[in-house]
Amino acid sequence: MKQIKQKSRQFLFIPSPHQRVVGLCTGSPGNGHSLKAARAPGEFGQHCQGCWGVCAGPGAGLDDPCVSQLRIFHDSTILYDSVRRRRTGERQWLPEHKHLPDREGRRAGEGPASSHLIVALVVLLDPLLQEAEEVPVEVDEELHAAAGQVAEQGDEVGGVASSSDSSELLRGIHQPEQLLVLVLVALAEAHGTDDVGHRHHHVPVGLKPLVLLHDLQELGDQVLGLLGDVLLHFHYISNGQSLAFSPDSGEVWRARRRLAQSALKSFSIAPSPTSSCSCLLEEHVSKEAEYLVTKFLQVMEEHKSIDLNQYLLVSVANVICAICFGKRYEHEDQELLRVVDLGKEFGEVAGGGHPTDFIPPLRYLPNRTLEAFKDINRCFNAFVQKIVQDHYSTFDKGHIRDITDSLIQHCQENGAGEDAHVKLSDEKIINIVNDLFGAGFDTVATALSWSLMYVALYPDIQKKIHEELDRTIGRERRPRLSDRGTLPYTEAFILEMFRHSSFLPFTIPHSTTKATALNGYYIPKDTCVFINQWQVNHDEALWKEPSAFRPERFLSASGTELNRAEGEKVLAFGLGRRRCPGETIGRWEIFLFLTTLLQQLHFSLRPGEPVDITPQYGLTMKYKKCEAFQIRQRFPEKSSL
Ligand code: HEM
Repeated sequence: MKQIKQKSRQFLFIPSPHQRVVGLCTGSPGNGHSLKAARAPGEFGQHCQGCWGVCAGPGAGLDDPCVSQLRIFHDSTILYDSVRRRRTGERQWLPEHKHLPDREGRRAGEGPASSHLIVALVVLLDPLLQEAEEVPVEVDEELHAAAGQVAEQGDEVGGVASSSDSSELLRGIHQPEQLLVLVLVALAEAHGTDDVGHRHHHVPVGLKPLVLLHDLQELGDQVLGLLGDVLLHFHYISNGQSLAFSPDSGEVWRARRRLAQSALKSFSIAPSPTSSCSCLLEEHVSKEAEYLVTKFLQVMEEHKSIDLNQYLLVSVANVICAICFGKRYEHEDQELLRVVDLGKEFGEVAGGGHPTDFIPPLRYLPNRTLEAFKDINRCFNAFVQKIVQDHYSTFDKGHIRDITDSLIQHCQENGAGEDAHVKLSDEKIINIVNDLFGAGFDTVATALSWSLMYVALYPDIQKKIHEELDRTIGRERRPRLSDRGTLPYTEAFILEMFRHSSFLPFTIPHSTTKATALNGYYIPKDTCVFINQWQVNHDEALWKEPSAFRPERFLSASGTELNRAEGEKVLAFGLGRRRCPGETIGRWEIFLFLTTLLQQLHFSLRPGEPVDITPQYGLTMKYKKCEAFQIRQRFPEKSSL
């Protein structure tokens, strides 16, 4: 068995491309969280992914650090306003957030004093944080004690932190990242007491689940919009025209989403006119998977080891390129490799959060992360727009080649069809392809990357998949999508991969579009809500030994059938009306890539080499670069198709 390095009792910062500290992530979600480990047990709840934002999932009590950090987000707009107003005597600062009174009629600006201090501190420290690098920081007792003092002192200061208060607190702290830990722990500390912030004052503190699974569905269906208007960096995605990252809701969003779904359907699950494959998706994936088999073996032969991820990314990107642009790239193509890299950088920034999201006035200061993020989006848009322009110049309405063509056709027909009454600009229509392309490769490639890591880590599980493939499909033909339903163990393995890795720990940030009450909790309008998928997938009330990797949990007692009800408990594609529209395609791709690779190849890790599978935080979580993979062909000669 390989040694798996695990981090605990650590805080990890999430670096942006410019190494700016933009958020906080607590160790590995899979092995006990540092915040939990670093605190008295039970003090903050047991299940925490530890990212900024609201976490709403069973077991996520309001005393959970996620929720405390949510309050940085939710209250800081108000609190910063309050700090500023006291200084300048002005009243108006930010839009309506502060005007919604809570149930007890309180308005914004009445939050706990400690939060004022924290917000002031964060503002003060921003320049320092710019220079910080990803450094794991041990949070020792001393730092905790200091954090406690910060919280207390904040309350004593009476609401406004002066620079002398801050400099007092800064004494003895040498690293900026230590300081942010201090600030965040302090905030958690402050909220961990019975003073939970004016907005949530009436909410009982305890380990009680905040929202149950079916309620989340209800919440998703009823009130969830997107927080694009608040999360500043979302404005720069697709020139503010993104489907996934824009605040559009209602008819415009619905019409665009329908367009996306119908275009996806037409160019993936529609029959293939030119091959014996059951559909276009099967044709594209089979071709790419077959290419991967050859490529993996060739790289192994030449270098004796391989880092799988780049190859997986390019192959999966090629599938979505085929669907969106009718185009395939070579694995060495520099343009595509740059776009694939952009995807990674995008995930780091978009997933990491940003101080400007917590403290909007920071947007007026020079901001390298934001500039880098704008650049990422500019390059990505330029790549897609060039292809779109080529499509315009060769467009033939009698021969619709791919999703881009079908969207152009929709523009030219002036939005005819089901949503004809909704006026969409050409830009809003065409930019749908950015979303589909952007969302369609990193997610699937990350799922495949985790799958191959798990089979390499658990040889017995890999053996069972191999046996099932040999027994059911044999070696003479390649897997097909129609084999789904005949390979219960393999499908159980995929479900367990989704559950255990929970590589998309949170959904895209949403906000409540109106105040709502859910499960006895009052959630005000404009509250940022994240669905904490990781937590749902690791809830001890839902799963026996959630940290164990065991595909069998998804099989019937006899072990011969998939337990579908159990499978439906896994949360990977979000919930409600903003649920992922690429779910079917994503699941099918993963099944076909994986079965094609595993039918022919055996994956292992170089013996004696430590492998670190601690997830790195981002929009999708990945393990660190691993070059210890070993691949061999399972049977000596490639069987004929
Ligand atoms: C393993 C594969 C995938 C996973 C785990 C995944 C997961 C997700 C999640 C969690 C969301 C956010 C849902 C929410 O905020 O409530 C999402 C949104 C989205 N996904 Fe996926 N996804 C995958 C593959 C795909 C593919 C292949 C496509 C397109 C070809 C796609 C297109 C989208 C789009 C357009 C949205 C935004 C939807 C909206 O805002 O209305 N996804 N996905």
